[in-house]
Amino acid sequence: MEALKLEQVVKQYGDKTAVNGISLKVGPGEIYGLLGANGAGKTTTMRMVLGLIYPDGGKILYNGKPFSDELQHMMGYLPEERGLYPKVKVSDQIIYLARLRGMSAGDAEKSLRFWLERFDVPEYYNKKIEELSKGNQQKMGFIAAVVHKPQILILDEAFSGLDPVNVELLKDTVKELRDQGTSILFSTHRMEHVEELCRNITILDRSNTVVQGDIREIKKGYPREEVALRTVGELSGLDKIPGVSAVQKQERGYLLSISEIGAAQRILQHAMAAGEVEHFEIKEPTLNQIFIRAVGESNE
Ligand SMILES: Nc1ncnc2c1ncn2[C@@H]1O[C@H](COP(=O)(O)OP(=O)(O)OP(=O)(O)O)[C@@H](O)[C@H]1O
Repeated sequence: MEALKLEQVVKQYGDKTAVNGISLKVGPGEIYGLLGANGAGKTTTMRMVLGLIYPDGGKILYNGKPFSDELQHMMGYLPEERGLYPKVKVSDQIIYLARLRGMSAGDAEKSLRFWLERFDVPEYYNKKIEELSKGNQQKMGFIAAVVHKPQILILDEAFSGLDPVNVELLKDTVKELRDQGTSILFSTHRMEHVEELCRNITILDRSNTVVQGDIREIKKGYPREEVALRTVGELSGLDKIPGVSAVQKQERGYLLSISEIGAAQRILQHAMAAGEVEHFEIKEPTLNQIFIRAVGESNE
């Protein structure tokens, strides 16, 4: 059974429909990508899942059951805007939050110390949030979201403000939580993170679902429009090949835009006739390209 299931969920603010009938399922141990342009309805959807606001239509089920207050104990949330109080000590507020979600004081302290060690910052226990850098505040926000071992974790732009080393650390942590069975609803504008972490995604645009499903399947539904090519030595005449609409010279090799798939064969033949081919690849569309195309198309 799905850990989390949304069926035709709607949210209205007066005349404005913020979320227009979203349906999705997140399995146990799955990271699900919720994507969309600014104002598309992601945060509103997350807040409904958390029970912070109520849907005006549709259903949200948690392990097959409707929302109840006890469910808050099994959910964790890292909001996009920092949610911790700047003037309060890390330990005071994270232990307080963990206790609100049903942990004993002893377990909460143990769990917090575990996470501070895991992130290599045990000394933050006694620091106020405002004393930490933006990236380290984000890490404390992450700990606040996971300290009580939630089964459903909601991460809104979890990696914002982090340097590349810390992005890797948090990514690894998210994967570990997934492997331990946590269901994760993950929102970001960074498509490369989605490609790495998520199997299934929903792309929202202006409150509507415009793309949904398994990323690999979604990619199959889009035409392949680029060829990467590298040869020993320079090549000429690539732009004259029928079906080639643009040629970009890159640091190493060429990136060609094609208007039909048959052009790929002609490119390969042309390159082989001219010399040794080191690399030839008909490229899949990236999620970034799919996002821009889907959101762009629905705006036309
Ligand atoms: N409390 C509210 N009252 C009125 N309108 C709201 C409220 N909260 C959100 N909205 C509107 O609902 C729509 C969806 O907003 P939401 O914050 O869910 O978008 P988002 O996808 O999270 O955007 P972003 O990527 O910019 O964070 C927007 O048009 C927003 O202005």
